[in-house]
Amino acid sequence: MSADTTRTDPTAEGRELIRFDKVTKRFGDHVVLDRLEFGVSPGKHVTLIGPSGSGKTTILRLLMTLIRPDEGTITVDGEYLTHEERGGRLVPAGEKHVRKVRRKIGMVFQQFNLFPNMKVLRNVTEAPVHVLGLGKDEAEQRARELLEMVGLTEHIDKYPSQLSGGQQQRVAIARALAMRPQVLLLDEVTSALDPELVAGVLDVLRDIARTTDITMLCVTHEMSFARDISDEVLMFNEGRVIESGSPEKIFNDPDHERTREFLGSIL
Ligand SMILES: Nc1ncnc2c1ncn2[C@@H]1O[C@H](COP(=O)(O)OP(=O)(O)OP(=O)(O)O)[C@@H](O)[C@H]1O
Repeated sequence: MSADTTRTDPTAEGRELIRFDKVTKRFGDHVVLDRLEFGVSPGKHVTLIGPSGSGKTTILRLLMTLIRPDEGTITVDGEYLTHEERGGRLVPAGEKHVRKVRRKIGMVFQQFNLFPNMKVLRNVTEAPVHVLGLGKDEAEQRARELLEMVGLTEHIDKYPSQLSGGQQQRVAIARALAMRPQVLLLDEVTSALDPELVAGVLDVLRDIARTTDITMLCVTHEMSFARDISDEVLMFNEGRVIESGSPEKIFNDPDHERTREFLGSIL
């Protein structure tokens, strides 16, 4: 891992909440992200679109520190995720630093990943109590509010196996928000659902986008959802952003031939 310490300081005032600075990620000889540059401003909802294999999920996995970049830096809320400063130099981040910065990020995955042996309420309170150190009463009150927001008040005493896939995914959304992240990452959150359950989950996310100030970074193939919630859409191709703009611009009048081809193949 290397970092170019001569460039503009991404930890300065007026910063973006997320910044990828010349990030390269390879798997063997395959360059999946190629000196990728992009940023997300606080409170904005940004959607990543692009062909299968273009590197969208890799970006979210880098932010969750499930993988590390080969080159470049990632900054979250003005703090390096990939590096830390020691003795005036940037060095690869240690586990403790990574855990601290990663706490600003919540993620909802395709598979809901709930704790099967815990009831719904406990699924949502577990991490706030054990990771954030919140009192049980406070965590439960917050969990009840979130479960009401995602429409699951009457299911809080059930186990995940007693819920539909759509309901389980709504628990996963409440669980991610319970950690009070500054950024919510959404990775194709409806792709494992039966078609009739998709709309309910997307409606919950539309509500969250409309009524909270959380920053969202979203990978989806649901283009009408992307149109509804996005402030900005980034079109990926071969590990780079080839075009970005408002949903109106990208979906109605893209500049890039590759974007037109991609949208033509899925719309
Ligand atoms: N752990 C890994 N080892 C090797 N190759 C990987 C690994 N993870 C991802 N890749 C490769 O990296 C490329 C980008 O994958 P990624 O999942 O980021 O694409 P994507 O744009 O999210 O695609 P999709 O829309 O199909 O989910 C793919 O070619 C994939 O095969």
